[in-house]
Amino acid sequence: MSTSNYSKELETALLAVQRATLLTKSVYHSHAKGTLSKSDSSPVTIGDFGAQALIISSIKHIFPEDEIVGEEDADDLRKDEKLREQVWELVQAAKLEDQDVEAKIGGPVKSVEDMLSAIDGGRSAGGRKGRVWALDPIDGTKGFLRGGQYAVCLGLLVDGEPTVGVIGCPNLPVDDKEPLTTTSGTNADDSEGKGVLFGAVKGRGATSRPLTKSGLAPEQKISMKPIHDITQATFCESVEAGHSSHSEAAAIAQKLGITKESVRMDSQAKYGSIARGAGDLYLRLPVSQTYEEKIWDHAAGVVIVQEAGGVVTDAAGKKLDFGIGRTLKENKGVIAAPAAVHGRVIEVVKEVLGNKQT
Ligand SMILES: Nc1ncnc2c1ncn2[C@@H]1O[C@H](COP(=O)(O)OS(=O)(=O)O)[C@@H](OP(=O)(O)O)[C@H]1O
Ligand SMILES: [Mg+2]
Ligand SMILES: [Mg+2]
Ligand SMILES: [Mg+2]
Repeated sequence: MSTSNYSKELETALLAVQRATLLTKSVYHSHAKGTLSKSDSSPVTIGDFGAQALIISSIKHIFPEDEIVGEEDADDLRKDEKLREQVWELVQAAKLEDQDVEAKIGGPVKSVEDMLSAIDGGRSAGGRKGRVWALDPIDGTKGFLRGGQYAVCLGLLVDGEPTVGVIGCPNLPVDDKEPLTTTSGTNADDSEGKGVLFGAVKGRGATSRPLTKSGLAPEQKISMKPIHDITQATFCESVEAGHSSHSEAAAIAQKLGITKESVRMDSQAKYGSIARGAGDLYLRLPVSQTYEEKIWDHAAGVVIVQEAGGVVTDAAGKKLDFGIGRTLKENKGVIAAPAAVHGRVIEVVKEVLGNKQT
């Protein structure tokens, strides 16, 4: 077991994610997002490919021995020259303003071939042993396309345990205390006062800071809001009813006595939002018996919520197992809540899901 405090890993991840958000923001504001449909019919854009290239290239530069599980691969870009050129332009343009800071994460990607091999560097099968990064270059691609919330997410698993987590949310407010409202997921332009970078290391707490175009802004500690009365809680869920059951979440909320309408938002912005106390609970209720949650959709968020005083389990109350491979195949659903109320929420989830969970 390493005695590292993971400060180098955290700094690298924060800067690499910050740089990638410069790229995703430029795509967010352009009309041509170069959208393709993947084999599971979910969308991917030039922003997803570009952000994956930048982040993996940084990790490979600083930690060449580490494994990386990234959502995307370069197959489509190798086949399509026009798309490849579009991504290459974006990757070249996305630079942190201060050259010394840029150099800390390996400087620019040097060639088209380096870009493609960086993207393909995310093909690791994952597993229980050693250091594995889990990367979602754009989480909430559908939100990204519709002008909602999205996030650039990077987690480090050490022997299967989520240990470092970083999430960049260009469209969330900088102010940790700005409470979520039902429009937080849709009212999402990245204007002045928006853009936050969350970070956490296991055992060392969680922080937020404004996203910048260069070096890291000063951080502040974040923590979940203590819940004195669960009926007053705000819960978040997916926008897509195909990703999380809205009707079961509503039934759970009702049984808990929650009266506020849910906040629907795409991506791990949900984890960041509850970790900073802008919301309270994240409910993700499985809609399909066969879908396996991906490790890159949760690794970073789990560290950030746990370090902010929360507990994250699946819908049956079981710990999420990140050590099996690219998916959480032993888990169904995700429930994140402050430690003091997580047990109560799981009781109610079990009542509502009943024998569906066995
Ligand atoms: N069937 C099904 N069930 C559960 N989850 C699924 C499913 N299909 C896809 N996905 C993953 O959901 C990721 C985004 O989900 P979110 O809940 O964060 O956002 S939202 O559903 O778009 O509102 C999304 O991440 P990205 O692909 O990075 O956007 C997917 O990995
Ligand atoms: Mg995702
Ligand atoms: Mg993604
Ligand atoms: Mg995707």
